[in-house]
Amino acid sequence: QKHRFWETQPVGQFKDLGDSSLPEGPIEPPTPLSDVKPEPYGLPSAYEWSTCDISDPSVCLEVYTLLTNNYVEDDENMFRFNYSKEFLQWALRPPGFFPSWHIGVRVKSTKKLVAFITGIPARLRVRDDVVRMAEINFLCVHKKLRSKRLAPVMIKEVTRRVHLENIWQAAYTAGVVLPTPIATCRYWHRSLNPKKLIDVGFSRLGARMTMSRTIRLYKLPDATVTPGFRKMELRDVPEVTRLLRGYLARFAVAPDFDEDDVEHWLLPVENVVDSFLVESPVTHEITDFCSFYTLPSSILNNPNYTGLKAAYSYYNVSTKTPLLQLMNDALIVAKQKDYDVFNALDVMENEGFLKELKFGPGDGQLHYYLYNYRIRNALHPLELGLVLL
Ligand SMILES: COc1cccc(CC(=N)NC(=O)c2cccnc2OC2CCNCC2)c1
Repeated sequence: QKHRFWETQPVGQFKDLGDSSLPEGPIEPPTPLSDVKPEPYGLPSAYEWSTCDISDPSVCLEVYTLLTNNYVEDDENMFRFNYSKEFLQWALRPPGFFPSWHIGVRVKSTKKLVAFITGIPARLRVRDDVVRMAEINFLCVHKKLRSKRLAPVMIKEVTRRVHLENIWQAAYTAGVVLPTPIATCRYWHRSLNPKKLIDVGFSRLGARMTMSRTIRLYKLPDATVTPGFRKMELRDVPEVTRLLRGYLARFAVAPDFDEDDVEHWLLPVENVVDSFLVESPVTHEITDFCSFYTLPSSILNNPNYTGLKAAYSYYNVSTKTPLLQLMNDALIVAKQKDYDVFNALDVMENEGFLKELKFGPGDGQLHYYLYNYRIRNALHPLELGLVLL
């Protein structure tokens, strides 16, 4: 009863845990395209499907507004993700994207957008297997339409549209436990503006700590310290691709980025994604890379503040500069750009800098999932080389 939808889907089932006879890899074979349901799934009669063209400013505004008012909140319902319109355009239109995978649900009579779900194509490596997948994100049902069981039919519809493009696997994350996580990550926060974070209830003043002592504790230098540390530019794409591919090869699950992917996902876009690299002043070789994306949160019910400016650690590679120093420079840049907090998951080698750089543990977990692909044993977060938006 608890997972009555997910128990019907080709995903790792809890009852299969520990059954080492089940092979790793696809759970179901592809279906002949002629056997994929050609028409959309049925919706309750008051609603209709509506493919959303994110490049249309008025549609993008509708999606932005739906998410701003109805998307994911923290466990204490004090904050809600507030993805910007520019971020949504970036996140949903990578190389090879399918417009039909940006799926809305509208009220037939009013045309009001009341639900949304998206997919984007990605090439993910799972151990030694490079698999074409859909990355599913932004599943959102208007608060007033919850428990109408809209989410299962939206998941089936995006799956149908993904199948029509001959793609049979997917990746997604959730803050809730579903059948069955391939990895469970913890998130950590590094205060950059501790006074505001305490004022809005994101952080609490430590025991035996004064506000001025807390501000001093989190103080950062005004300038980065690594020689050759600079913003990434278009001309760096080939070298950054080589550096990143070499680094991500060490993880069990990671994106199989090519230069077009790196150009889209890692070239700086103001207020969306920031990326920096270390160019050796002597050899001009690119030895290190760090990046973060911008995902503000609305602050619900606070008299003095409406928004939290948050940076989320994205992909980082250190081959010459110690990871601690590289990430501290990322914190310094985020502080320079007036971010309130820098967030990171305990994936890849992040555990090596979290405590040292004064990150505190968050109160929740982020679970990673694969659709129609079995991994025999859940991965430790440090085996995960994948960061979803
Ligand atoms: C501070 O405002 C929040 C507003 C909504 C939810 C949360 C807690 C939370 N659920 N955080 C995360 O999922 C998270 C924490 C650290 C790094 N990435 C994260 O999620 C990313 C990746 C998955 N899609 C959402 C953004 C915090």
